[in-house]
Amino acid sequence: MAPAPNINPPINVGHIDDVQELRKTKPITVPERYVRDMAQRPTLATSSPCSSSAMSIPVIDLSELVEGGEDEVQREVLKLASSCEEWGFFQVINHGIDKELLESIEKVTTEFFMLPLEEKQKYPMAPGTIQGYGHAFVFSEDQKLDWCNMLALGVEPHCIRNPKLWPTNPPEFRETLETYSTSIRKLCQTLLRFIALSLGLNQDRFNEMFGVTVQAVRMNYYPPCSRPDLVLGLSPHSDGSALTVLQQGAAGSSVGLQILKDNIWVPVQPLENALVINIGDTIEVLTNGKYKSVEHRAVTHKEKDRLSIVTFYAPGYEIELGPLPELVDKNHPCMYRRYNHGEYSRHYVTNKLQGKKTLDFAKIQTQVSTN
Ligand SMILES: COC(=O)C(/C=C/C1=C(C)CCCC1(C)C)=C/O[C@H]1C=C(C)C(=O)O1
Ligand SMILES: O=C(O)CCC(=O)C(=O)O
Ligand SMILES: [Fe+2]
Repeated sequence: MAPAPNINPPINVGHIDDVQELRKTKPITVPERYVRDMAQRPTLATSSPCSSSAMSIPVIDLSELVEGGEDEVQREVLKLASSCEEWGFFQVINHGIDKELLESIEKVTTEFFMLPLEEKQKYPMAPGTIQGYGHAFVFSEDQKLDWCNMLALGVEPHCIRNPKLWPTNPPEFRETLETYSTSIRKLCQTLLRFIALSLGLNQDRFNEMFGVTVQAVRMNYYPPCSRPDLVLGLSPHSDGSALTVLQQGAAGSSVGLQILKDNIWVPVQPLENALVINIGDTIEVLTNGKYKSVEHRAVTHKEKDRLSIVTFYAPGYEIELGPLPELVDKNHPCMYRRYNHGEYSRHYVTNKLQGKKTLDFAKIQTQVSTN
Protein backbone atom coordinates (compact mmCIF):
# COMPACT_ATOMS: atom_id res chain seq x y z
CA MET A 1 0.00 0.00 0.00
CA ALA A 2 1.26 3.49 -0.87
CA PRO A 3 2.29 5.49 2.20
CA ALA A 4 -0.24 8.02 3.43
CA PRO A 5 0.55 11.54 2.19
CA ASN A 6 2.49 13.52 4.71
CA ILE A 7 0.07 16.31 5.60
CA ASN A 8 2.24 17.97 8.21
CA PRO A 9 5.86 17.46 7.17
CA PRO A 10 8.21 17.72 10.17
CA ILE A 11 9.64 21.19 10.53
CA ASN A 12 13.42 21.44 10.34
CA VAL A 13 14.48 24.64 12.07
CA GLY A 14 18.14 23.66 12.40
CA HIS A 15 20.22 24.56 15.44
CA ILE A 16 18.91 27.49 17.45
CA ASP A 17 21.25 29.10 19.96
CA ASP A 18 19.85 30.26 23.27
CA VAL A 19 20.84 33.92 23.14
CA GLN A 20 21.26 34.26 26.90
CA GLU A 21 23.75 31.37 26.93
CA LEU A 22 25.49 32.78 23.88
CA ARG A 23 25.86 36.11 25.63
CA LYS A 24 27.35 34.37 28.70
CA THR A 25 29.79 32.12 26.89
CA LYS A 26 30.70 34.14 23.76
CA PRO A 27 29.78 37.75 24.59
CA ILE A 28 30.88 39.26 21.28
CA THR A 29 29.70 36.54 18.90
CA VAL A 30 26.67 37.22 16.72
CA PRO A 31 25.96 34.09 14.65
CA GLU A 32 25.05 34.62 10.99
CA ARG A 33 21.46 33.48 11.57
CA TYR A 34 20.88 36.58 13.71
CA VAL A 35 22.46 39.08 11.31
CA ARG A 36 19.72 40.85 9.37
CA ASP A 37 19.86 41.85 5.72
CA MET A 38 20.72 45.53 5.25
CA ALA A 39 17.11 46.64 4.70
CA GLN A 40 15.97 45.05 7.95
CA ARG A 41 18.70 46.35 10.22
CA PRO A 42 17.43 48.63 12.96
CA THR A 43 17.77 52.33 13.50
CA LEU A 44 18.56 52.56 17.19
CA ALA A 45 16.76 54.83 19.63
CA THR A 46 19.85 56.83 20.57
CA SER A 47 20.54 57.80 16.97
CA SER A 48 16.90 58.27 16.03
CA PRO A 49 15.89 61.80 15.03
CA CYS A 50 12.38 61.26 16.34
CA SER A 51 12.55 60.80 20.10
CA SER A 52 10.97 64.22 20.69
CA SER A 53 7.55 64.42 22.33
CA ALA A 54 5.99 65.30 18.95
CA MET A 55 6.79 61.73 17.99
CA SER A 56 5.75 60.04 21.24
CA ILE A 57 2.77 57.76 21.46
CA PRO A 58 -0.22 59.35 23.26
CA VAL A 59 -0.90 58.83 26.96
CA ILE A 60 -4.46 58.04 28.10
CA ASP A 61 -5.46 58.61 31.72
CA LEU A 62 -7.93 55.81 32.49
CA SER A 63 -9.06 57.42 35.74
CA GLU A 64 -10.42 60.35 33.70
CA LEU A 65 -12.52 57.91 31.69
CA VAL A 66 -13.72 55.80 34.60
CA GLU A 67 -14.18 58.46 37.30
CA GLY A 68 -14.18 61.77 35.42
CA GLY A 69 -17.09 64.16 34.96
CA GLU A 70 -18.85 64.46 31.59
CA ASP A 71 -16.33 66.94 30.18
CA GLU A 72 -13.26 64.92 31.16
CA VAL A 73 -14.77 61.73 29.77
CA GLN A 74 -15.63 63.43 26.49
CA ARG A 75 -12.13 64.92 26.15
CA GLU A 76 -10.40 61.64 26.96
CA VAL A 77 -12.68 59.62 24.63
CA LEU A 78 -11.75 61.98 21.79
CA LYS A 79 -8.08 61.54 22.65
CA LEU A 80 -8.57 57.78 22.68
CA ALA A 81 -10.20 57.96 19.23
CA SER A 82 -7.29 59.92 17.75
CA SER A 83 -4.72 57.65 19.47
CA CYS A 84 -6.32 54.56 17.92
CA GLU A 85 -6.81 56.15 14.52
CA GLU A 86 -3.46 57.89 14.12
CA TRP A 87 -1.15 55.66 16.18
CA GLY A 88 -2.81 52.31 16.90
CA PHE A 89 -0.82 52.55 20.15
CA PHE A 90 -1.10 54.45 23.42
CA GLN A 91 0.20 54.24 26.97
CA VAL A 92 -2.36 54.00 29.73
CA ILE A 93 -1.76 55.56 33.15
CA ASN A 94 -3.88 55.36 36.31
CA HIS A 95 -5.11 52.02 35.00
CA GLY A 96 -6.04 50.72 38.46
CA ILE A 97 -3.64 47.75 38.50
CA ASP A 98 -1.57 47.72 41.69
CA LYS A 99 2.06 48.70 41.32
CA GLU A 100 2.93 45.71 43.56
CA LEU A 101 1.26 43.31 41.11
CA LEU A 102 3.19 44.80 38.18
CA GLU A 103 6.38 44.45 40.20
CA SER A 104 5.53 40.85 41.22
CA ILE A 105 4.97 39.65 37.67
CA GLU A 106 8.20 41.32 36.58
CA LYS A 107 10.03 39.68 39.50
CA VAL A 108 8.82 36.11 38.86
CA THR A 109 9.39 36.49 35.12
CA THR A 110 12.93 37.77 35.63
CA GLU A 111 13.60 34.95 38.10
CA PHE A 112 12.38 32.43 35.52
CA PHE A 113 14.65 33.78 32.76
CA MET A 114 17.63 33.82 35.15
CA LEU A 115 17.30 30.08 35.87
CA PRO A 116 19.88 27.70 34.38
CA LEU A 117 19.06 26.66 30.82
CA GLU A 118 18.33 23.02 31.81
CA GLU A 119 15.65 24.26 34.21
CA LYS A 120 13.96 26.46 31.56
CA GLN A 121 14.14 23.63 29.06
CA LYS A 122 11.75 21.64 31.25
CA TYR A 123 9.07 23.74 29.52
CA PRO A 124 10.11 23.36 25.88
CA MET A 125 8.37 24.99 22.93
CA ALA A 126 8.35 22.24 20.30
CA PRO A 127 9.22 23.35 16.73
CA GLY A 128 6.12 24.65 14.96
CA THR A 129 4.22 25.21 18.25
CA ILE A 130 3.79 28.44 20.18
CA GLN A 131 3.62 27.57 23.86
CA GLY A 132 6.54 27.08 26.24
CA TYR A 133 10.12 28.34 26.38
CA GLY A 134 11.84 28.75 23.03
CA HIS A 135 11.55 30.43 19.63
CA ALA A 136 8.05 30.83 18.18
CA PHE A 137 7.39 31.50 14.49
CA VAL A 138 10.49 29.68 13.21
CA PHE A 139 9.65 27.34 10.35
CA SER A 140 12.85 26.77 8.38
CA GLU A 141 16.59 26.41 8.71
CA ASP A 142 17.38 29.55 6.75
CA GLN A 143 15.01 31.90 8.56
CA LYS A 144 16.68 34.81 10.40
CA LEU A 145 16.29 34.58 14.18
CA ASP A 146 15.28 37.13 16.80
CA TRP A 147 17.72 38.06 19.59
CA CYS A 148 15.20 37.05 22.23
CA ASN A 149 14.23 34.28 24.60
CA MET A 150 10.53 33.77 24.96
CA LEU A 151 8.07 32.01 27.24
CA ALA A 152 4.55 31.90 25.77
CA LEU A 153 1.53 30.46 27.54
CA GLY A 154 -2.17 30.12 26.82
CA VAL A 155 -4.11 31.46 29.82
CA GLU A 156 -7.87 31.54 29.10
CA PRO A 157 -10.04 29.62 28.53
CA HIS A 158 -8.50 26.74 30.46
CA CYS A 159 -8.80 24.38 27.48
CA ILE A 160 -5.96 26.25 25.68
CA ARG A 161 -3.64 25.85 28.67
CA ASN A 162 -0.89 23.33 28.71
CA PRO A 163 -0.27 23.06 32.48
CA LYS A 164 2.98 21.15 31.89
CA LEU A 165 4.41 24.34 30.35
CA TRP A 166 3.50 26.61 33.28
CA PRO A 167 6.71 26.97 35.30
CA THR A 168 6.72 25.74 38.90
CA ASN A 169 10.01 27.55 39.42
CA PRO A 170 10.00 30.18 40.88
CA PRO A 171 7.26 28.75 43.14
CA GLU A 172 5.09 31.92 43.01
CA PHE A 173 5.13 32.04 39.20
CA ARG A 174 1.78 30.37 38.53
CA GLU A 175 -0.25 32.18 41.16
CA THR A 176 1.23 35.54 40.21
CA LEU A 177 0.47 34.99 36.51
CA GLU A 178 -3.07 33.96 37.41
CA THR A 179 -3.71 37.13 39.47
CA TYR A 180 -1.99 39.33 36.90
CA SER A 181 -3.99 37.86 34.03
CA THR A 182 -7.29 38.44 35.83
CA SER A 183 -6.42 42.13 36.30
CA ILE A 184 -5.24 42.56 32.71
CA ARG A 185 -8.41 40.88 31.47
CA LYS A 186 -10.57 43.39 33.34
CA LEU A 187 -8.46 46.22 31.95
CA CYS A 188 -9.00 44.94 28.40
CA GLN A 189 -12.75 44.77 28.93
CA THR A 190 -12.78 48.33 30.31
CA LEU A 191 -10.67 49.62 27.42
CA LEU A 192 -12.89 47.87 24.89
CA ARG A 193 -15.91 49.67 26.36
CA PHE A 194 -14.28 53.08 25.84
CA ILE A 195 -12.94 52.11 22.42
CA ALA A 196 -16.51 51.18 21.41
CA LEU A 197 -17.74 54.57 22.70
CA SER A 198 -14.97 56.33 20.80
CA LEU A 199 -16.39 54.81 17.60
CA GLY A 200 -19.92 55.94 18.40
CA LEU A 201 -20.95 52.34 19.19
CA ASN A 202 -22.81 50.93 22.15
CA GLN A 203 -20.20 50.53 24.93
CA ASP A 204 -20.76 46.76 25.15
CA ARG A 205 -20.54 46.14 21.40
CA PHE A 206 -17.15 44.35 21.47
CA ASN A 207 -17.42 42.64 24.87
CA GLU A 208 -20.82 41.19 24.00
CA MET A 209 -19.77 39.78 20.65
CA PHE A 210 -16.43 38.28 21.81
CA GLY A 211 -17.91 35.15 23.46
CA VAL A 212 -15.48 33.05 25.51
CA THR A 213 -12.44 35.26 25.04
CA VAL A 214 -8.94 33.93 24.48
CA GLN A 215 -6.04 35.29 26.51
CA ALA A 216 -2.38 34.41 26.13
CA VAL A 217 0.84 35.79 27.56
CA ARG A 218 4.25 36.11 25.97
CA MET A 219 7.24 36.99 28.09
CA ASN A 220 10.15 38.29 26.04
CA TYR A 221 13.67 38.53 27.45
CA TYR A 222 16.22 40.39 25.34
CA PRO A 223 19.82 39.96 26.54
CA PRO A 224 22.32 42.67 25.59
CA CYS A 225 23.84 42.20 22.15
CA SER A 226 27.36 43.29 21.17
CA ARG A 227 26.02 44.41 17.73
CA PRO A 228 22.50 45.81 18.25
CA ASP A 229 22.87 47.50 14.87
CA LEU A 230 22.85 44.10 13.12
CA VAL A 231 20.08 42.20 14.88
CA LEU A 232 16.42 42.52 15.84
CA GLY A 233 15.02 41.57 19.24
CA LEU A 234 11.66 40.78 17.67
CA SER A 235 10.79 40.83 13.95
CA PRO A 236 8.33 43.43 12.64
CA HIS A 237 4.74 42.25 13.04
CA SER A 238 1.22 43.27 13.94
CA ASP A 239 -0.60 41.40 16.72
CA GLY A 240 -3.41 38.97 15.89
CA SER A 241 -5.34 39.90 19.01
CA ALA A 242 -8.14 42.43 19.55
CA LEU A 243 -6.02 44.32 22.10
CA THR A 244 -2.49 43.78 23.36
CA VAL A 245 -1.23 44.99 26.75
CA LEU A 246 2.52 45.34 27.09
CA GLN A 247 4.37 45.86 30.33
CA GLN A 248 7.96 46.97 29.96
CA GLY A 249 10.58 48.05 32.45
CA ALA A 250 10.05 51.54 33.81
CA ALA A 251 11.98 54.73 33.00
CA GLY A 252 15.70 54.05 33.04
CA SER A 253 15.45 50.64 31.41
CA SER A 254 16.47 50.40 27.79
CA VAL A 255 14.13 51.51 25.00
CA GLY A 256 13.33 48.50 22.85
CA LEU A 257 9.86 48.76 21.35
CA GLN A 258 9.56 50.66 18.07
CA ILE A 259 6.43 51.29 16.06
CA LEU A 260 6.17 52.10 12.36
CA LYS A 261 4.55 55.49 11.85
CA ASP A 262 4.60 57.24 8.48
CA ASN A 263 7.42 54.92 7.45
CA ILE A 264 9.58 55.89 10.43
CA TRP A 265 10.41 53.56 13.32
CA VAL A 266 9.37 55.51 16.42
CA PRO A 267 10.74 54.34 19.79
CA VAL A 268 8.30 53.95 22.68
CA GLN A 269 9.82 55.51 25.81
CA PRO A 270 8.99 53.50 28.94
CA LEU A 271 6.82 55.50 31.37
CA GLU A 272 6.77 54.67 35.09
CA ASN A 273 3.72 52.50 35.97
CA ALA A 274 2.21 52.81 32.51
CA LEU A 275 1.08 49.95 30.28
CA VAL A 276 1.42 50.09 26.51
CA ILE A 277 -1.79 49.20 24.65
CA ASN A 278 -2.05 48.41 20.98
CA ILE A 279 -4.86 47.71 18.58
CA GLY A 280 -4.62 44.19 17.14
CA ASP A 281 -5.68 42.82 13.74
CA THR A 282 -9.14 41.88 15.09
CA ILE A 283 -10.09 45.48 15.92
CA GLU A 284 -8.68 46.62 12.57
CA VAL A 285 -11.06 44.22 10.83
CA LEU A 286 -14.07 44.99 13.04
CA THR A 287 -13.63 48.74 12.53
CA ASN A 288 -13.22 48.26 8.77
CA GLY A 289 -9.71 49.71 8.98
CA LYS A 290 -10.62 52.89 10.89
CA TYR A 291 -8.41 51.76 13.78
CA LYS A 292 -5.25 50.06 12.48
CA SER A 293 -3.09 47.36 14.01
CA VAL A 294 0.28 49.02 13.65
CA GLU A 295 3.46 47.19 12.74
CA HIS A 296 6.04 47.10 15.53
CA ARG A 297 9.32 45.42 16.44
CA ALA A 298 11.87 45.28 19.26
CA VAL A 299 15.52 46.28 19.09
CA THR A 300 18.31 45.30 21.48
CA HIS A 301 20.90 47.23 23.46
CA LYS A 302 24.67 46.86 23.68
CA GLU A 303 24.84 46.74 27.49
CA LYS A 304 21.33 46.55 28.89
CA ASP A 305 18.93 43.64 28.90
CA ARG A 306 15.17 44.15 28.65
CA LEU A 307 12.02 42.32 29.62
CA SER A 308 8.54 42.72 28.20
CA ILE A 309 5.41 40.94 29.42
CA VAL A 310 2.77 40.91 26.73
CA THR A 311 -0.89 39.87 27.00
CA PHE A 312 -2.95 39.11 23.90
CA TYR A 313 -6.71 39.45 24.37
CA ALA A 314 -8.89 38.10 21.59
CA PRO A 315 -12.41 36.88 20.78
CA GLY A 316 -13.36 33.22 21.19
CA TYR A 317 -12.23 30.88 18.41
CA GLU A 318 -15.82 30.25 17.31
CA ILE A 319 -16.59 33.94 16.81
CA GLU A 320 -17.22 35.10 13.26
CA LEU A 321 -15.46 38.34 12.44
CA GLY A 322 -15.75 40.93 9.70
CA PRO A 323 -16.30 44.69 9.54
CA LEU A 324 -19.18 45.83 11.77
CA PRO A 325 -22.13 46.87 9.57
CA GLU A 326 -22.29 50.20 11.47
CA LEU A 327 -18.83 51.07 10.11
CA VAL A 328 -19.43 50.17 6.46
CA ASP A 329 -21.15 52.56 4.06
CA LYS A 330 -20.80 54.07 0.61
CA ASN A 331 -17.82 56.17 1.73
CA HIS A 332 -16.28 53.32 3.70
CA PRO A 333 -16.64 50.22 1.54
CA CYS A 334 -16.10 46.85 3.14
CA MET A 335 -12.33 46.14 3.20
CA TYR A 336 -12.20 42.70 4.89
CA ARG A 337 -14.01 39.41 4.38
CA ARG A 338 -15.78 37.38 7.04
CA TYR A 339 -13.93 34.54 8.76
CA ASN A 340 -13.82 32.91 12.14
CA HIS A 341 -11.22 33.81 14.74
CA GLY A 342 -10.10 30.19 15.16
CA GLU A 343 -9.17 30.12 11.46
CA TYR A 344 -7.23 33.37 11.82
CA SER A 345 -5.40 32.13 14.92
CA ARG A 346 -4.28 29.02 13.05
CA HIS A 347 -3.15 31.14 10.12
CA TYR A 348 -1.29 33.54 12.43
CA VAL A 349 0.63 30.91 14.36
CA THR A 350 1.63 28.90 11.28
CA ASN A 351 3.31 31.81 9.52
CA LYS A 352 6.47 33.68 10.33
CA LEU A 353 6.23 37.24 11.65
CA GLN A 354 6.37 39.42 8.57
CA GLY A 355 5.05 42.92 9.11
CA LYS A 356 1.36 43.14 8.34
CA LYS A 357 1.39 40.30 5.82
CA THR A 358 -0.63 37.97 8.08
CA LEU A 359 -3.66 40.24 7.73
CA ASP A 360 -3.74 39.68 3.95
CA PHE A 361 -5.73 36.61 5.03
CA ALA A 362 -8.73 38.88 5.69
CA LYS A 363 -8.24 41.70 3.18
CA ILE A 364 -10.54 42.01 0.21
CA GLN A 365 -8.16 42.61 -2.67
CA THR A 366 -9.24 45.69 -4.61
CA GLN A 367 -9.19 45.36 -8.41
CA VAL A 368 -6.56 47.50 -10.12
CA SER A 369 -7.94 48.87 -13.36
CA THR A 370 -5.68 48.16 -16.37
CA ASN A 371 -7.28 50.88 -18.52
C1 LIG B 1 4.16 33.16 20.74
O1 LIG B 1 2.81 33.35 20.74
C2 LIG B 1 2.28 34.46 20.23
O2 LIG B 1 2.96 35.33 19.82
C3 LIG B 1 0.84 34.57 20.20
C4 LIG B 1 0.17 33.42 20.62
C5 LIG B 1 -0.86 33.35 21.37
C6 LIG B 1 -1.58 32.14 21.73
C7 LIG B 1 -1.04 31.24 22.64
C8 LIG B 1 0.31 31.38 23.25
C9 LIG B 1 -1.79 30.04 23.09
C10 LIG B 1 -2.97 29.72 22.23
C11 LIG B 1 -3.74 30.91 21.84
C12 LIG B 1 -2.95 31.99 21.12
C13 LIG B 1 -2.87 31.74 19.62
C14 LIG B 1 -3.72 33.29 21.31
C15 LIG B 1 0.24 35.70 19.74
O3 LIG B 1 -1.07 35.89 19.92
C16 LIG B 1 -1.82 36.65 19.04
C17 LIG B 1 -2.10 35.93 17.80
C18 LIG B 1 -3.43 35.70 17.71
C19 LIG B 1 -4.20 35.10 16.58
C20 LIG B 1 -4.04 36.24 18.86
O4 LIG B 1 -5.23 36.23 19.10
O5 LIG B 1 -3.09 36.80 19.65
O1 LIG C 1 9.10 43.55 23.56
C1 LIG C 1 8.46 44.36 22.97
O2 LIG C 1 8.48 45.55 23.21
C2 LIG C 1 7.55 43.93 21.82
C3 LIG C 1 6.80 42.68 22.12
C4 LIG C 1 5.75 42.37 21.10
O3 LIG C 1 5.48 43.13 20.23
C5 LIG C 1 5.03 41.09 21.19
O4 LIG C 1 5.39 40.25 22.03
O5 LIG C 1 4.08 40.91 20.38
FE1 LIG D 1 3.57 42.55 19.22
